[in-house]
Amino acid sequence: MTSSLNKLFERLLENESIFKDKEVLRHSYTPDVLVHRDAQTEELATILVSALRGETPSNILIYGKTGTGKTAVTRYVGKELENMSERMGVKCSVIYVNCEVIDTQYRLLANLARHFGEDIPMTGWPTDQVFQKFKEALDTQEQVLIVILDEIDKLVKKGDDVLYNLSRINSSLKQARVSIIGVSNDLKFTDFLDPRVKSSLGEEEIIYPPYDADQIRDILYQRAEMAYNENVLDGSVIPLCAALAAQEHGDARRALDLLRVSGEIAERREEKLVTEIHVRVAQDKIEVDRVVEVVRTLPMQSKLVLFSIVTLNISAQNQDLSPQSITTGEVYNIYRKLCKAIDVDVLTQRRVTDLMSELDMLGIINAVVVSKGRYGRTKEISLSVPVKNTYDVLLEDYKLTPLQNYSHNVKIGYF
Ligand SMILES: Nc1ncnc2c1ncn2[C@@H]1O[C@H](COP(=O)(O)OP(=O)(O)OP(=O)(O)O)[C@@H](O)[C@H]1O
Repeated sequence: MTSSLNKLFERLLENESIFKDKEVLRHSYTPDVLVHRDAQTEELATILVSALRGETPSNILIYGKTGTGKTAVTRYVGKELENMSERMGVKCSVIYVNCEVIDTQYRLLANLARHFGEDIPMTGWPTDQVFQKFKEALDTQEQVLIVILDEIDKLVKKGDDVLYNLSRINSSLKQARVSIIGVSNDLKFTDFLDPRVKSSLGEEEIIYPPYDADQIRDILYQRAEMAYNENVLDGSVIPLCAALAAQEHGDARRALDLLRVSGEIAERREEKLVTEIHVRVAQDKIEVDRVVEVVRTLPMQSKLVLFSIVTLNISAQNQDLSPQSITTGEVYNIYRKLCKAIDVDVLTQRRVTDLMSELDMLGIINAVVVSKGRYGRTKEISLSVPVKNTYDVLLEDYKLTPLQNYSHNVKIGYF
């Protein structure tokens, strides 16, 4: 067994990789040159330059859809600012915090305090004490601290106390100064903030527009040159990756994923040229992976609503009917039966309609309001994701497994 595996490894290693350096296509890599983001880079640098003069830069909120370069630009400018401050002998540090990971007031403050050498336990202290420790450690000398709070909306979900405290910290510091840069792809998150925090955080706002297909193409050419060996990409690959990502909303991350996965698929098939075909397969694979991820993490009741819709689609297919004509009433009828079958509380029709709206927002289903003349209006529901994959992922949940054969017994129009 071991020797045959060794032989397999040897054979695979003999094949020269089409990648020169695959790591540069990963999310964690930040390139030194960020094309088509000069305006945003300069705007940020213009605000932060105060730190090099020993003054406090304004707080900044940065908005834009996902994959528009917010994190890349902010980290890049932060790094250059630190380098410059070192050269000038000015004390300035930039701390990057991903609030998706560090998502509580305690963790954030502990993280900041540890940066200045404080030994804070993982849990247990009162938050005020952690805040005090951070302030003392910071205020030992004249310095400017810039805190980048990426995905700041995730932090706000757990209350805005920490932002309130941080945005007022300068009034209780003697020597040090703190500025906050909040980064978010949720334009509305400030609606939930205390008005004082909102106005303090949003002293400056920078909006990142989505990239168009030409801009994404330039980003991909820059990265492909570092990532792939010469002459392994067919001429149509980058324009197609760019066009597909631009259709979505100009997401550079998505485009880079497409470019990487296309190469991985070609390599796995032991082919030496990446072509349009690999891009199409990569597009499907990424979409399926996305759906799997979203569906897996849905709450139980949403899974049941989705299972009802999937079931109706499967039975419509079995009866050669168009699955387009599924109505909210039909979904609710099936949903009720499913709940009873596995002994789960039945929600009201209104609540189920809300859950369907959420699934619509996640891009899993598509609900269109149609008029039924004198019978009023209803919503017609269609699935926006592959039926089979969704069905399989839903059944992975052990609570839904007993429903395995349910879809075969359902007949449309029988309710
Ligand atoms: N102008 C650019 N030039 C080169 N690479 C870029 C550019 N803009 C974005 N990228 C790359 O695209 C990927 C996504 O960018 P980034 O993480 O900055 O997006 P974001 O706007 O912060 O997204 P999110 O809101 O989802 O965090 C990263 O790998 C980044 O390096």
